[in-house]
Amino acid sequence: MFGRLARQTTTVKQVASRLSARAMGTVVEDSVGPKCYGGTYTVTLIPGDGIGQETATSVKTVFDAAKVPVQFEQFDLSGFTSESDNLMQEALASLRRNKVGLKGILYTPIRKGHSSFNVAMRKELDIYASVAHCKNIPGIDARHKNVDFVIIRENTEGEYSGLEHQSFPGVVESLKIITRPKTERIARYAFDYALRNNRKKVTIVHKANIMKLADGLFLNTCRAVAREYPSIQYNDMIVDNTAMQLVSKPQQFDVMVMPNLYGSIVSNIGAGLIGGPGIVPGANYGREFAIFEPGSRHVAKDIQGRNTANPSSLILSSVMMLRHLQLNEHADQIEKAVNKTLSVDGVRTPDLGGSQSTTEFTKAVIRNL
Ligand SMILES: NC(=O)C1=CN([C@@H]2O[C@H](COP(=O)(O)OP(=O)(O)OC[C@H]3O[C@@H](n4cnc5c(N)ncnc54)[C@H](O)[C@@H]3O)[C@@H](O)[C@H]2O)C=CC1
Ligand SMILES: O=C(O)CCC(=O)C(=O)O
Repeated sequence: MFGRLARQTTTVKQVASRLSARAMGTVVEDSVGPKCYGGTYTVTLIPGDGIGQETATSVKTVFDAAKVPVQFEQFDLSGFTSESDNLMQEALASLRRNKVGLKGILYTPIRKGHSSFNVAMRKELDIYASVAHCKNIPGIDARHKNVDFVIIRENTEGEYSGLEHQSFPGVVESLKIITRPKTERIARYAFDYALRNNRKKVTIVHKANIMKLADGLFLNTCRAVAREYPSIQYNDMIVDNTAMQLVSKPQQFDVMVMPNLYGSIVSNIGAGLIGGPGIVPGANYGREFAIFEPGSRHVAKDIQGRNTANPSSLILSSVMMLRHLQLNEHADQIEKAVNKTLSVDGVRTPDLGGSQSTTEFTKAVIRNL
């Protein structure tokens, strides 16, 4: 166990030094696109823990039926076992080769044990921008109508730095890292996203009244970037108020940009607003690599193996992946089939109040292709 922890400490240090080199602008990466051979893309698939195998099977079945020119390199790594180190390295090597991944969620032990594989993967590949789109799906019961906002979350630093120590028994220091270069690039990503997607407003979410230095830097840096985009309105909002505004008047939000932990919390609120984690797709982009995974990230161990998981969030994440690969016709075809299945046919898994199984839902999507 100690050997394993020591190895991990070294890895975390190595990753941290590479990250700070990148943040300082001393490492220049080439932007190289995904590889396509003979018309077929190879994509790394990490189904993840809990419902991961069931939802990944659903995606593979739909892709087969739609004759999507993608082949998967699958890695069944798990956060439940401490033996996943080697497989993790193989999966990372595959992601480096393929540039694109589709991923479920890996379990992370609470309070003790290894640090998060999910976070390590994003940091290792510098996949810095998490994008989750919270939009009502017609026909799905939701607390609010006309919800349509996009959460852009810094994915590689903030509260997820994993830098904690006990300075004295009963006293723990946990570091939140905010840097100007990483804030600038996430802010620019958010404003560029707004421009590219014909969105009107970006809300900067922060807690600069309390974390005056860290969130103060985040807020000031985002405001400076905002001034470079005169056609996009912007405002800023303290994260606590944001949570209240989201559950009372979510229609006021368009694009939102925020540090890591707030992004996780806001994505979960967003999922709750429109019908739950089973329907929110998500993507994580870096300069060179992209990983597509459900926007509200859950293992769902409680329903593992029951054939009741809602595969929509992973299927819709795979639709985002197909657009990234410029396989737009396949993306449109699958997205329409999922929407018709949910909205017109009313085929629903139990999380949405239905009684259909994962397999029945998948078959219905295939019928609608
Ligand atoms: N909460 C989060 O944002 C993240 C959690 N994790 C990992 O997940 C583990 C458990 O996380 P929790 O937050 O407790 O959530 P959870 O995995 O227990 O999920 C919350 C609830 O949502 C349901 N659910 C989630 N996806 C579903 C789907 N596709 N279809 C139907 N029902 C679905 C689950 O069945 C469960 O009842 C953690 O230990 C952590 O390792 C990892 C990344 C982020
Ligand atoms: O990997 C984990 O367990 C937590 C990571 C997380 O909160 C997230 O991915 O949103």
